[in-house]
This record gives sequence, C-alpha cells and structure tokens, in this order.
Amino acid sequence: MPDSPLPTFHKVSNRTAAASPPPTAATGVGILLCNLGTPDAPTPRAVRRYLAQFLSDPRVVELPALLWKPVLHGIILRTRPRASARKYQQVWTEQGSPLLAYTLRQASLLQERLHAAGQHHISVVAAMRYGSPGLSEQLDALHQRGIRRVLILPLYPQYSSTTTASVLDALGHWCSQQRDLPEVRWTTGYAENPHYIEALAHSVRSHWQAHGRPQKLVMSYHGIPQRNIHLGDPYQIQCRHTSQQLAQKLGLSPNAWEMTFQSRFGPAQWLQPYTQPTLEEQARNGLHSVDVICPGFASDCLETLEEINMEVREAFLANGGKTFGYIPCLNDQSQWINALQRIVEGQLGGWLE
Ligand SMILES: C=CC1=C(C)c2cc3[nH]c(cc4nc(cc5[nH]c(cc1n2)c(C)c5CCC(=O)O)C(CCC(=O)O)=C4C)c(C)c3C=C
Ligand SMILES: [Fe+2]
Ligand SMILES: [Fe+2]
Repeated sequence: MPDSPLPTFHKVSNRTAAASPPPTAATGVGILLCNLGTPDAPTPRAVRRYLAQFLSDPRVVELPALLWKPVLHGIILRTRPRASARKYQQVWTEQGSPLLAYTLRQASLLQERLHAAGQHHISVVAAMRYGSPGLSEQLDALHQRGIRRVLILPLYPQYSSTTTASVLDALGHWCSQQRDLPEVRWTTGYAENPHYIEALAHSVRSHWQAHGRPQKLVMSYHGIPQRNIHLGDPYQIQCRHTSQQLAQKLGLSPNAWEMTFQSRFGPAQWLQPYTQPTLEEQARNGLHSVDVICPGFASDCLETLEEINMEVREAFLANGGKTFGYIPCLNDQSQWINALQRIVEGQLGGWLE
C-alpha cells in the first residue's frame, strides 16, 4: 500500500483563486500558474476528450500529421481512454483531479502570500494547457477585469519544448486573437532556483525524519523522446542540474542517488535509464530500500500517484525490494509557496507596489 494517503485539500472557493479586492485597471498584475492539464472526470469519455487535445499538439508528438492522425484517432483514442480512466479512478479525490486541485491551491496560497506582503494589486490564477480552466479562458478573465500586466509561469521546473514551449505557443495564439494586448512576461523554468532546490531538500529531509533513510534516493522525471534532445531540447541537462544540486544539498554520495525517467509513451527511444526497469533490476541485485521523488512535477498527479507510488512500488517489491518510500511532490507545502513567491518576485521588477 502507498505510505502516504490520497491527498485532501482545503476548500478553494472558486477557480480564480482567493477572493480579493479588485485591482485597479492601471496597476493590476495577473499571475497565471499553468500546468499540463487533466481530464474533467475519471471516465473514458472525459479522458478521451483530454487526450485528443493533448496528443494533437504538435509540440507533444512531433510526427507528420498525415502519419500521426490516423494512429491517434484509429488506435490510441479507441483504446487508451478506458485504460487511463481506470488509473485516474485510483487517484481521483473529492476535489477532482489531484493535478488541478493542487494547482488551484498553489494559486490561492501564492495570492495570500503576496497580499500578506502588501502586493494587493496582484491576482494569481491557475490555468491548464489542456482541459479546463484553459489558458485562453483565464487570460480572457484577467483581460475583462482590466488587468493589463500578466506574468505567465509554466509550472514545469525543467524547460522542454513539449511542455513549456507549448504553453508559450498557447499564449502566442491567444495574443494573435487580441486587438488590445496587455504587457506580458513569462518564465521558462526554475531548474536551479535555490528556493526550489531547498523546498525539495526540505521535503526529503522531512520524509527521512518520519520514515528513516533508505539505501538510495531515486529522482524520477517524466521522459521525453531521445530525438528531442538531439534536436536541441535542454530538458535532460536541466534535469541533471536539478538532481546534482539536490544531491549536493542533501550531502549524498554518488552511489546514494540516481536520476531516472518515467512515463514512456510509444515505441521510440525515450530518455534513459527508465525508472521501472532500473528499480526492478536493482531490486534483483540486492537493493532493498529506496525512496523515489519526482522533482519535475510541481504537483502530484496520475504519473506520480499511480505510476510511481502504485505500479513502480509493486514492481520493486515483486523483484525482491523490501521498502519503497514515495516522497510527495511539493504540492501545497509552505516551503514551495515561499519558493514560488521568490520566483515571481524575481520577475516582477517595476510591477511591484
Ligand atoms: C505523448 C508524449 C508525451 C510527452 C512528450 C510528454 C511529456 C511530458 N509530460 C509531462 C507531465 C505530465 N504528463 C502527464 C500525463 C501524460 N503524459 C502523456 C504523454 C506525454 N507526455 C500522456 C498520454 C499522459 C496522460 C496519461 C496517460 O494516458 O498515460 C501528467 C499527468 C496529468 C494528470 O492528469 O494527472 C503530467 C503532469 C512532462 C513534465 C513532460 C515533459 C517534460
Ligand atoms: Fe506527460
Ligand atoms: Fe504514465
């Protein structure tokens, strides 16, 4: 069984984060925290709708449309939604998808922090690249409230064209539909931000205090196709930098930690080593205790709660491993909200009160 319960959330009043006095049109700043997106319900129908949007993005699957569309619509969208919906059902919460619930909560908590710091003119909202609430919808909402300055913060710590660039494509598309454009800034990642690294280190130390220290800490990141790296995506090197800095912060010797990649999709070569086969092999070779952390995910989601904390756990134990610890994502931890505050303040020069 997983060693951490399914997440519970405090109630978030609405999808535009905590209620606050309306900022004045002249000085209002909007911060848009954007994550990948998730289905509206854990049903095959909702998952199909979500996957159709997600997997039609040419940033995500870089195959010629003439080749990809028949595979997507003829095979993948006929089979995967049912299988994925079953997995979503295992992680779904009273507040819905963990990814959306945590992202809403991050927006709400960040807004509270900024208001407590006297920045009452800032409104923080959450958006999803795929699904709802969509990026355009949230940009429209800020626009309608008269907010003329917007900071887009994709919540992916490590830049990848498959994720970060896709958010910026969506921003570009929204801009192309506007006549009266706001001032817009964006961030492209925070893989080496010291506050982010410290929040991760704090999370690992707390887990060790509660559960003891394992033989190895595995840092598992979402994979991408190896080909993207050859074409210039800096994702892999950024994952390495995050991992090295976290290991250094924790004082880990080289054989006490490892970086792996999960969530492979399709038959092509993705970044390696792959998380599950690596842990299976190491369990067979005598590794008996491991902790897994997923530093590339700002919020727990299907890929962490089901793939890592259920599938990979089971595979490790079935191959002879004895203790499997899952260290939750940063989610709504106060060290992480603190890091987010520092990240956005670093971007808001001239926009702060
Ligand atoms: C098809 C190729 C995929 C690429 C490239 C990819 C990159 C990528 N994804 C994330 C973060 C998340 N992915 C999530 C789910 C998910 N990812 C893919 C495929 C690719 N991801 C699929 C098909 C799915 C859906 C689930 C499934 O059917 O298996 C999620 C979780 C969403 C949720 O609702 O909980 C996240 C988060 C990153 C960071 C990344 C590249 C670096
Ligand atoms: Fe993914
Ligand atoms: Fe997965």
